[in-house]
Amino acid sequence: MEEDVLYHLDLGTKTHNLPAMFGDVKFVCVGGSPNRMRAFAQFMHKELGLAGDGEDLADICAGTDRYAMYRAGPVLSISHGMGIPSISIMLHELIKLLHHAKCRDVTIIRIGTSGGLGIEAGSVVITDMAVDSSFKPRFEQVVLDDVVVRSTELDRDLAEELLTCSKEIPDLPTLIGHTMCTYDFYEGQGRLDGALCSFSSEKKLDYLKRAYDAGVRNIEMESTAFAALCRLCGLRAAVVCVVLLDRLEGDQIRAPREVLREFQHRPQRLIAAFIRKRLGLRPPAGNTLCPTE
Ligand SMILES: O=P(O)(O)O[C@H]1O[C@H](CO)[C@@H](O)[C@H]1O
Ligand SMILES: O=c1cc[nH]c(=O)[nH]1
Repeated sequence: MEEDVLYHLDLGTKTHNLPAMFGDVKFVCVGGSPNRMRAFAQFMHKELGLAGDGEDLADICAGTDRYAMYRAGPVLSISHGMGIPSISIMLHELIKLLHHAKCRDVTIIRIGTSGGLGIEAGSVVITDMAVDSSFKPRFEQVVLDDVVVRSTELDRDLAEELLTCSKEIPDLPTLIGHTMCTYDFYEGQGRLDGALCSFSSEKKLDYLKRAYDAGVRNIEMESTAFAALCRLCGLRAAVVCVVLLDRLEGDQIRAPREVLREFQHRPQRLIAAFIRKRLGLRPPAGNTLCPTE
């Protein structure tokens, strides 16, 4: 293409010098909420010891309110909204952006929230395999009038590296497991607290227990599309999500907001430690506090 307009990011090859803006990016972190991804960029700014307090980081996609994007040194932090269609659009444009910017050796990590299966709220799950609602490691993408099936395997070495990193961080219960990705938060995740209750409590528990037996430890809404797209485009990718509740015990997320905020910060602490380690940096003195959003 003579020109590539990255419409939803409000960036383009003719309007922006993408190699100058992004050519040295080495880590891309993505997550659903714009506020979380701004807070993560501010946190990374401090963790990397960059100049200034990082409080006034500019949204690189400010011209659009579809997604928000922030930079802290070699780390790009981008929101993707909720669900597969939203993350797919962002990833297509992000991957083209990395290509146009001539980025090399990029690691991409989704830092999210999820519902747990048989594990305590606050646990962090590093995904070894993203599976669909039938517990299969596949993502079905409709292309023209075909259903194309794509693999959702993630980088095992990267998952192990992250697990090793987690062991050096206090109060960060972390495990590796399968992550189930659904098209909905309510019926799609076997919840009975949505507007529709189309199955019994027994059927719900039977389904969730079968998921557990298949190796699923948490449930969210983007991992299969994320894994499939990153794999096909040759990006080393990981999914790291905190668990907000144990779905074998209930459907409603009842933890107080401050507790949820601290939970949300856990994947960020792990990824900050991982990035610092990769860059050969020491942790900054006394700075593992949860930033306010
Ligand atoms: O916490 P984030 O990354 O937004 O993701 C999870 O939270 C949303 C549902 O509350 C879904 O998008 C799910 O995947
Ligand atoms: O139960 C949950 C919690 C967060 N995100 C999800 O998709 N499901």
